[in-house]
Amino acid sequence: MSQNKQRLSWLEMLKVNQRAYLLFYKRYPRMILSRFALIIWKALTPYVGIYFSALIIEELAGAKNPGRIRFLVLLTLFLIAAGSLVTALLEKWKNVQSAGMWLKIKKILSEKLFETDYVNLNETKNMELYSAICQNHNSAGWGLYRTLEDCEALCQTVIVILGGASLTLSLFTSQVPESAGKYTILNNPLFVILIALIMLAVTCISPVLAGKAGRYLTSLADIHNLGNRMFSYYGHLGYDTKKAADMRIYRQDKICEKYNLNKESTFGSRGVFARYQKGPVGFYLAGASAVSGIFTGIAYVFVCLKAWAGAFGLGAVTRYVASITRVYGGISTLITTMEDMRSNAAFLNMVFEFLDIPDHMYQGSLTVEKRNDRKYEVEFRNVSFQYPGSQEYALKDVNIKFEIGKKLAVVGMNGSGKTTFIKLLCRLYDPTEGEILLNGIDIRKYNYREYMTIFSVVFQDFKLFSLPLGENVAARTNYDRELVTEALEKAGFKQRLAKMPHGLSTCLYKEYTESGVSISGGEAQKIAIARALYKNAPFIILDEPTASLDPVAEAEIYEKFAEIVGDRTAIYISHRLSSCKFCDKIAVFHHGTIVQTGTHQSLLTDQTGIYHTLWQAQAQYYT
Ligand SMILES: Nc1ncnc2c1ncn2[C@@H]1O[C@H](COP(=O)(O)OP(=O)(O)OP(=O)(O)O)[C@@H](O)[C@H]1O
Repeated sequence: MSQNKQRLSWLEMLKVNQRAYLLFYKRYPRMILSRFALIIWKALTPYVGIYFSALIIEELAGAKNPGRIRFLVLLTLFLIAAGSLVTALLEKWKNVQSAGMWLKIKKILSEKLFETDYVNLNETKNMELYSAICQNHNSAGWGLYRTLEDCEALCQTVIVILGGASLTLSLFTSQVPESAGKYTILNNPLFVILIALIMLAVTCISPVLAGKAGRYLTSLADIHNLGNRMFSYYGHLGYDTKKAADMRIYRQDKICEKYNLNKESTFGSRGVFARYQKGPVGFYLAGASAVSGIFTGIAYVFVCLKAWAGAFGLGAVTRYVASITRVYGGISTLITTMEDMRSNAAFLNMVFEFLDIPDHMYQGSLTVEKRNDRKYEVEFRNVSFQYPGSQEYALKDVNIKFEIGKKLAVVGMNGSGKTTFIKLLCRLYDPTEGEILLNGIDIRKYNYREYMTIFSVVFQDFKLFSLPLGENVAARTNYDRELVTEALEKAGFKQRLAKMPHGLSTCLYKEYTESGVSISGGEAQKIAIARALYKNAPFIILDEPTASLDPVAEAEIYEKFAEIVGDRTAIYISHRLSSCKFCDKIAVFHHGTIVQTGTHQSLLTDQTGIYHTLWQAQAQYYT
């Protein structure tokens, strides 16, 4: 994650910020409009007060016409009140449009996570990148959010500078009368330029110092992220009920305390942040604010001297001091913002590196034929596969054709390639060599989303969510309650369903609701099977579907297997060979290759075969 420290050129900085801004605009145009309307309005309105209060003071110090003073005061009050009202309305619009900002940003990232090729999620560097992006955002809004703030600050600042400069210009051009004696030096163009340059120099020093302090903090982003991650891990252990028992037995809380509450740790009182604040960061920030005081001093002296010498009246003093201070603030902010945008550009680059991770699964465009007869023929032709980054073949030269509507059992020792075979069939990965054909066409040529619709899979490590039972089964919020109930009953969940306090609306697990129910591993497996049945896809794949079931539930599933599967083509992975007897064909995997195929009886006749060895190993405990 050293990318946090990369510093981009100004041009690269502009490009990447522009891309980020357009990304927001494309997705949330109204939010961008509302935010811009507000900042433009806020940048302009203070000048109303500055301008009219100067007129009032001018009148008080000059003609003192009560009618005119009354008129000016009322007009100023009215304009300020109307301006505040418009500001409030614009604020409201902006707040409504910007609600859930983190969710909006998270959505951009999550969509990539959900859509990206499955293989990309296996790459540690991609996951580290995602984690760093989230950490950067959480620590100081670095990344997409910062772009919004910076671009808006830039726009606001430009308006402030232009507005302030137009009111300030006459400060430098107004002439002191000849009668002012030595003060006429204030009319000398060289003197005026010198003062303007000193002011400009002082203006620039403050943000440069602040920028230096900022750069120190940016350089700590990686340490900050690691500190945050450690804090999130160790700091929340007490809250993690799954670890609570072990923590108590071994008093692991003491070690965690050491990592989390250590004074030397990242955020501790002797940690790196504290040291920087005491040292260079504190020094630069103090310097920046001191310089700002110097500027105000110079501005006051110059403006007052000119007024004293008779270049303008009292009213103009307040106007000039206010406007020149605004110009000063504007230029300071401009420099700080540009610096900030440059620092943020490295974080934005990480966001785009993540969003630009190439996806290959979506290149196919052929429609998967919708067949009512469910006659989908699948063939593995010379398929070999290596996991990304692995030198070993998880599958080697696999050839097999599925018979439509039949039940295929896949068996083999641990690590022989059974699950990998399923993952390739479902296009979670593409073969390294060879091809998989659906109705004679390479599956890579099909539209990916459509292809995925023809499979229902219960993976070994399936996951259910802390959502209502019905939504878990249907995998959507709008579902057919009758069909969900039917699927649950087929999966052997009927009796448990009857005990669910709110039926299908009962929430699984207790994370988010008191009324949620805890379920056992076996019950979870039945729900996962029901989810596969509800999808009603032409292929049903069950990877160790009864591993967590009690013997009665397991027997029930086997008895009803034909009914459960119906006319679908079924693939069934199991280590319990006795349960494969009812399959039409068994494929035996060994070291990533199919070494035997046949029925249970035919395979047993080959006494030198792997199947026989596996069968014997298991059978001895049951005889
Ligand atoms: N994501 C992965 N990255 C790298 N190698 C992997 C990955 N997943 C599995 N493998 C390796 O691929 C080989 C086949 O694994 P696979 O999960 O297909 O075996 P399996 O037959 O399903 O095993 P089991 O019976 O234990 O479930 C194993 O050597 C495994 O270590």
